[in-house]
Amino acid sequence: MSSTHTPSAAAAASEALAAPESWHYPLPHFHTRLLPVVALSRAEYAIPLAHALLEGGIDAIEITLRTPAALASIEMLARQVPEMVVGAGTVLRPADLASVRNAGARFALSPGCTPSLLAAAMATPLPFIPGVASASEAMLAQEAGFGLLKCFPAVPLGGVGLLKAWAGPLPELRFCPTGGIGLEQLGAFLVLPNVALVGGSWITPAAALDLGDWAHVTKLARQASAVARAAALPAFIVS
Ligand SMILES: O=C[C@H](O)COP(=O)(O)O
Ligand SMILES: CC(=O)C(=O)O
Repeated sequence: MSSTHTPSAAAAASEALAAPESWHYPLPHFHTRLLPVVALSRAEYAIPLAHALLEGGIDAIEITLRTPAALASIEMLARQVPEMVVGAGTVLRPADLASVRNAGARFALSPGCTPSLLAAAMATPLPFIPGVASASEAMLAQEAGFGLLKCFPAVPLGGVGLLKAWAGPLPELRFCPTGGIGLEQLGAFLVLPNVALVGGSWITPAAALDLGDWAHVTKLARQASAVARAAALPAFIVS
């Protein structure tokens, strides 16, 4: 299995993903600041998909709890492809946290946050990234003890401009913008100092998953990894 990680990109990822002491549980280490978001219709797709992403330089994945195959997919990845850091998305209810942790998820995300979900996540030894769509929600999540938040749906909410605006009054918070992002906007998000990682489904399009077109997934992953590596370079080299 080849890898396209470079020391500078890996160092930038470590720095961006390192948790300040105020954070909940730190994320497990992964090399790229990219999080493909996937709704898998069949658990047996999980393994070839993970290998396709790894081949393209991406070693983290969000399996959403939107399909009946989700928990089995997480379990298979955790057991059979340990080099892929598997996270669980669309965690909506407190009980989901225990289910995904038992299945082997190494972190969890939600499109939003409720008081009961935040309290349950705080009591669960699993890194959790609650979703927020406003400064008030971000403040509530921060008050509850979470420092890395999913900004969802990022582009409809205001995208890069919104995250720049939040950086002033909410300087301690870091975000994983997700929703509406594609390769074209990726670099603009990754260079923001309050963006730790970027999520999205553009790297794993449903059509490619349905066809089992893993070569296409690897190609999209390579393109995104290249942008992430460039975003890790000093600004004077990038511009
Ligand atoms: O449901 C949305 C997913 O979180 C990812 O959003 P996206 O498909 O716009 O990349
Ligand atoms: C919105 C998203 O990616 C999630 O369902 O967690």
